[in-house]
Amino acid sequence: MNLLEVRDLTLRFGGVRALDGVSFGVPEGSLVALVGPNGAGKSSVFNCVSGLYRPDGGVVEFGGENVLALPSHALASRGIGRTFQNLALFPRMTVLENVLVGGHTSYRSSVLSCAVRWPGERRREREARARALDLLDEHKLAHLADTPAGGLPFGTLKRVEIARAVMSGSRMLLLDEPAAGLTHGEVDELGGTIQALRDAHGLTVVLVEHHMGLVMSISDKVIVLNLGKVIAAGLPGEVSNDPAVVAAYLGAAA
Ligand SMILES: Nc1ncnc2c1ncn2[C@@H]1O[C@H](COP(=O)(O)OP(=O)(O)OP(=O)(O)O)[C@@H](O)[C@H]1O
Repeated sequence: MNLLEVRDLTLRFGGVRALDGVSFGVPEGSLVALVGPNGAGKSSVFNCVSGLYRPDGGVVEFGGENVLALPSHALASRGIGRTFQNLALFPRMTVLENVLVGGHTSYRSSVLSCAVRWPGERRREREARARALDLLDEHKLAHLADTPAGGLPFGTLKRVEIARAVMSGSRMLLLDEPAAGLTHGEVDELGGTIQALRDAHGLTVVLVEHHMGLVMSISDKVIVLNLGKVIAAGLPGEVSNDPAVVAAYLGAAA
């Protein structure tokens, strides 16, 4: 069964058709990559699914619910989490605090209960902290828990961002170019981390990625976009030999 269903998505910027009838499904528990040459429409899909852009037409269903009308914060509480290409962390906060921020979408506290710090509130804080520390451990970040995020290496910050998205209780993670800016060794490690996330937390993962080595080695399904349309979808081996895909990439390189 598909956790995410995108049907006939269209998005225009003036005369540019960023998305021109994009449809695809993401089965629950799968790892799906969205690829394509520059300007193909990958980020536009992510921005529509995560509520940052309002498409001109089409449907986005998550867990059977049409989520297009919901604001982004409501999408987060439904279980859609994402990371950003250029990171969206708080540099002055510690690594642990950055991950704890993710937890605030999964439970609600009233201003009064926070101010008074009732026992229930203190218990929730303790539980959130314990979970955040477990996640830091899982992502080999425990030794940095009390270090401010600002100034840490880019590859480390990417892991912090992923840990924060998991902390938010997401059922589906949208990873926007997670391999960009990483060294070879870090990309290999990232592949293992993404697969482990899916296996350990039962997450569904959708990634936009230019690093084909990573895409081909970890994806269950690859969706190829070009000029706002899906031109191929299938197993990694199938799409990489598809003549339309080869032509789109050769055209982009010309
Ligand atoms: N905010 C915007 N304003 C105007 N045009 C936009 C905007 N965002 C995207 N576009 C255009 O929409 C098209 C699709 O862009 P999009 O960023 O979704 O592609 P992409 O596949 O993510 O590209 P890249 O791999 O370079 O990040 C492009 O022609 C782009 O120039």
